[in-house]
Amino acid sequence: MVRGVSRRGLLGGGAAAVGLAGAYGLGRVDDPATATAGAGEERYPFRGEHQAGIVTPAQDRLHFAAFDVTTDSRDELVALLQLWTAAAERMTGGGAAGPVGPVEGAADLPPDDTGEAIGLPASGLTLTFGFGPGLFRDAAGTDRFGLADRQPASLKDLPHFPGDQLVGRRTGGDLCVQACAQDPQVAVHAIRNLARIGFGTVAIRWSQLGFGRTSSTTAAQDTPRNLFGFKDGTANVRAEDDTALGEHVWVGADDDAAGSWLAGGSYLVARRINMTIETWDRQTLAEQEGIVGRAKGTGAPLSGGEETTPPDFAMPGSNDQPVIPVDAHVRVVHPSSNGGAQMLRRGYNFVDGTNELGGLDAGLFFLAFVRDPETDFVPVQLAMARSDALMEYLRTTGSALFAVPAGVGEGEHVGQALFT
Ligand SMILES: C=CC1=C(C)c2cc3[nH]c(cc4nc(cc5[nH]c(cc1n2)c(C)c5CCC(=O)O)C(CCC(=O)O)=C4C)c(C)c3C=C
Ligand SMILES: [Fe+2]
Repeated sequence: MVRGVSRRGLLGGGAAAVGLAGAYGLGRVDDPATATAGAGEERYPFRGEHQAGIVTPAQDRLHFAAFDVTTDSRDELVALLQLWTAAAERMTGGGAAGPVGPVEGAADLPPDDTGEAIGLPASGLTLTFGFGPGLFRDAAGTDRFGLADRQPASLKDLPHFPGDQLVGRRTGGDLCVQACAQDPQVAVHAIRNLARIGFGTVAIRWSQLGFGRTSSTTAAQDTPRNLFGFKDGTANVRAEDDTALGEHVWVGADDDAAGSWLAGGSYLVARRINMTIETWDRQTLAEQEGIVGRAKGTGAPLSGGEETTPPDFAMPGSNDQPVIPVDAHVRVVHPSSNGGAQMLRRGYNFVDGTNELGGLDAGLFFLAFVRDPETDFVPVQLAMARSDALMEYLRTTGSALFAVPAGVGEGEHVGQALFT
């Protein structure tokens, strides 16, 4: 099933996959074995208890966009969310952005789809929407949309962390859309068309392309590698772990009185982290492994075993030092070092050409979903800043926080609970 002239009307062909949505009890198909009907044919239902793109098996490509809302009209904002919902449902189903299509409309009108995805299948596209702090109060403190009394306490700009070298044009945003797909053209097409639909109501503030997912979100997925060459995502919160998801990813109904509309949703932390690849590449294998705390080849902890063996932080090494160094990344960020904090990481590698010194402008676009950034992200980031050997090779150049509302029910639009 592909987008374009002949594909509409064929969308029912994926019903078998969609019909298995009950597998996780969440009205979605998150199991690649059931969702995949052929190369590029995998589709994830747009509607469900939670938004797709969180516990969905991490796709290989990303286009993430943060938007500024340029209108002061609440009605226009809601109308945009309605249009985005319809377009997102169509595109994630393998269809065009608009009801007419890229080439089916009148020749004297602009098409309601830009056309670069004609012939391409759904490619596992998910579109995940979030609301930034600026939607509730803008930089001047103005309540543009009558939402200020519904702002959750934790939805505020992240603190400035040591090591942050934030670039304004890569930071913040009133709205975000995370587009993930197996085909970069499909992800880019989705963001481009949502931006086109929003012309006059929103403007893209910044966006980020990513490749080579740096996390696994289900047990069935292999662990991919980051640009330092290490397996990344081994000890992630996974789709199968309902207990961890309930404790550390999904916002509870009683978490925040003002933010009760966010129940069943999550917070999305986005950090664009530049990695000084060239310096890293000059470190010995032993130094690199000591900095991470895991073996580069297998991903096993330096205390031994296999990739999924829990690290033994007490195991002695040489020179009265533990075998996993005290400043190793996996020790510093481990839940046992941070009061039990956990997060669902869903980041991507990026290379945005070269910097002014001729080095790669490259790194990890870190994305993490948490129930509360104050307890599950900020303490871990502060611990890294304090004592993580990895920090010497990192420079954070972009940062944002969004509230990601729960899934969209039948007949609803994205984030409807916030506006009712
Ligand atoms: C504040 C949270 C984190 C940031 C920022 C972060 C950046 C970052 N991480 C790597 C490489 C690896 N991270 C690994 C594990 C890991 N990282 C975090 C948190 C942050 N990382 C957590 C919570 C964990 C899991 C710890 C555990 O429970 O054991 C690993 C090991 C493999 C794995 O478990 O995923 C690697 C490798 C880079 C390169 C990076 C910034 C660019
Ligand atoms: Fe990490």
